[in-house]
Amino acid sequence: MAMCLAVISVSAYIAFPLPFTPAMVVASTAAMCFTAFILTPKQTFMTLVAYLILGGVAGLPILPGGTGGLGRLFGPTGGFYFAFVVAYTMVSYFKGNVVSLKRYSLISIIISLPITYIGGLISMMLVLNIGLEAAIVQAVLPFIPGDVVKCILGAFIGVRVNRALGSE
Ligand SMILES: O=C(O)CCCC[C@@H]1SC[C@@H]2NC(=O)N[C@@H]21
Repeated sequence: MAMCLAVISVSAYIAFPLPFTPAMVVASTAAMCFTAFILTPKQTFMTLVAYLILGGVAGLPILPGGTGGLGRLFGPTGGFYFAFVVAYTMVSYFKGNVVSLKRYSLISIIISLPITYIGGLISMMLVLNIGLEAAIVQAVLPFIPGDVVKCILGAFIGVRVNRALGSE
């Protein structure tokens, strides 16, 4: 768990802003993805809650772009953070016992992306006071291709680690 938390925190420094949205493109979702495949659902939940407490409440600079603080959790992109906890705990729950790149990739794309986007949509609509269409443009559409790639990357690492640990 500590190792996954460390990787998620370090990967948060691989992030860059886009001019038309407050949400950054982040690498940490790939790290959360393989966390879900390596750990149990309970461990995944605890790792992500610890990440939000350390980055959001304690203000350590481990949220995307080396940021931290409650302002991130309750700002326009805050919904993404809360959604991460639900999304990746569910990915871990539904990963099953078969270690397969195809299965892991599909599970992460089908489960994590919609939940994450719903969280981001809600916070953007509430905090920025914008409509659903504008929120979709800022919270969902620009991220889909990269997020699919990150799901596959997270699945790939999850498969390799699980096979190395002999968990199949
Ligand atoms: O910028 C932030 O403070 C929030 C980080 C969350 C960014 C979301 S996660 C889903 C989508 N994919 C990305 O690469 N960025 C957004």
